[in-house]
Amino acid sequence: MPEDQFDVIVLGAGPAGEVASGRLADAGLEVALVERHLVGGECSFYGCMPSKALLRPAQALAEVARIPGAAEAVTGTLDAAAALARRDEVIHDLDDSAQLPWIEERGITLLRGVATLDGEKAIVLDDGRRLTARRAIVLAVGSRAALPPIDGLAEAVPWTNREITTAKAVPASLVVIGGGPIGAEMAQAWRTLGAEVTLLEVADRLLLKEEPFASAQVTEASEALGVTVRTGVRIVRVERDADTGPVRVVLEGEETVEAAELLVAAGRHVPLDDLGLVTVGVKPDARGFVEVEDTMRVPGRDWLYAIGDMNGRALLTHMGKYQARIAADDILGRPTSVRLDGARSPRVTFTEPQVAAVGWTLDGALEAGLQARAVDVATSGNAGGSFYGRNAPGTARLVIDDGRGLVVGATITGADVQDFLQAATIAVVGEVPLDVLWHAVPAFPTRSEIWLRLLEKAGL
Ligand SMILES: Cc1cc2nc3c(=O)[nH]c(=O)nc-3n(C[C@H](O)[C@H](O)[C@H](O)COP(=O)(O)OP(=O)(O)OC[C@H]3O[C@@H](n4cnc5c(N)ncnc54)[C@H](O)[C@@H]3O)c2cc1C
Ligand SMILES: NC(=O)c1ccc[n+]([C@@H]2O[C@H](COP(=O)([O-])OP(=O)(O)OC[C@H]3O[C@@H](n4cnc5c(N)ncnc54)[C@H](O)[C@@H]3O)[C@@H](O)[C@H]2O)c1
Repeated sequence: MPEDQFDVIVLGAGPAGEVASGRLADAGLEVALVERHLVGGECSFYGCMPSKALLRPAQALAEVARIPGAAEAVTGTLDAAAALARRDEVIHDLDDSAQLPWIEERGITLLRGVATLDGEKAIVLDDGRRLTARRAIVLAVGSRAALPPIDGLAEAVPWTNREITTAKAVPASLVVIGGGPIGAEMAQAWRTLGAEVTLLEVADRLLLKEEPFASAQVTEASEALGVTVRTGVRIVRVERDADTGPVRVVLEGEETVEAAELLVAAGRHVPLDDLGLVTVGVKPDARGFVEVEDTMRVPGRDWLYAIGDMNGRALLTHMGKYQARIAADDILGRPTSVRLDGARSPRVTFTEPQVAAVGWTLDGALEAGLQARAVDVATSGNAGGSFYGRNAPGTARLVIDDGRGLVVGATITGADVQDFLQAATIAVVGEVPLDVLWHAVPAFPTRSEIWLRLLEKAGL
């Protein structure tokens, strides 16, 4: 079979692969993009987008219920069938054709198939075609749900993020393993759609990477919705008679939790076994990810990049897209490198209350040796809060590095707080001195006046 040659070959058309291809093609390079399943990746079809579509109806209803005058107009309950139909619209019924014009307009060659590395600057597709790259190969193959080593778990055919985000009907009951962002979001979403939900987390709190007050508020709100939250539990085995029968999760002490379906949301795994890394002498790191430098290059391979979930730095769509821009710029000879990354990346968990955070938590900053302190105010404790998120639980925290007079972290919990995050991200990434930040006056009566309260509390 003849070999095709391109300037750059990108493996995986999730958010990271798409952005890298687009930026390189916009700069005039000849780009091939290879995808084995759906263009748009996990985020568009089985991740961010459907999960937010499933969460939004109950949160919109809750907001209306907080507003006298509007609350009285709501006489019914959430319509699960309509919510699922809207979710289907958001994921285009698992059809990726809406994503294709964007690729075609840029002159990117889209190849459908499974790609494997085949030595330096080369790949093969599962139909036997071989492609070579003049400049670089960008790996962006994403991640899948990891199955923890629990007896009987695989045999019980659990749901992963793929089934939970695309389910066509509400199961009567659901047990969720894992209280990270996926478990916390999906437990609330499916509880509000009508399922009985039990959430099992091995650690002593949900959302372990966030401030402890955020974990406490999300736990309390989940319980108020009717989710049974169990933390500090050890699962010893899972039993199921047939693929479709009820599932029994057996905990230490032989206590059993039974449900119609089981969701595993216990972290991610990168499918590296069949990627041909061995043909270019690259080994996964101890956590099973592909290690990269701050330019996204694989160490020692100046033609090979790994971006998005697969490098394990920050498993978030916007961070994968950021890494894609960094990798593309490096290939284009405009080198730059990551500034804020890993656990300090901007992030929003879309639970009730939402948890929007960037930079260090207080404990993280202290562990890193910073001279840090925290100031907290109630998120709805200002005039703007009389109109939005009224009486909803929420806390806004700044973590301040007194050594440098800078904000090094922020966590804002509350109803609809997601768009507060960008101001905090600019303050943290831009290292805006506190006495300059004090001059960024929030308009009245917006909820952004939390910034005023926080800075006053910090002593400005
Ligand atoms: C339920 C859920 C909710 C989420 N919510 C959010 C959120 O609200 N915000 C957020 O920022 N992040 C969220 N995430 C995380 C987000 O989905 C991921 O960080 C993001 O999808 C990673 O993008 P990626 O391009 O690295 O990989 P993916 O999106 O996984 O895309 C990789 C692509 O590569 C393809 N591929 C794999 N192997 C090959 C091969 N050998 N050859 C060809 N193609 C291949 C795959 O088919 C896939 O399309 C969520 C994740 C889940 C599961
Ligand atoms: N809103 C968002 O931005 C969003 C939403 C969903 C997912 N994501 C991304 O997707 C990634 C994966 O999410 P996730 O929630 O699967 O992973 P995670 O690693 O963040 O959380 C997994 C949780 O499962 C627990 N766990 C592991 N094994 C267990 C066991 N045997 N029994 C009970 N609990 C167990 C862990 O202690 C942990 O709390 C995250 O890193 C996140 O970045 C982001």
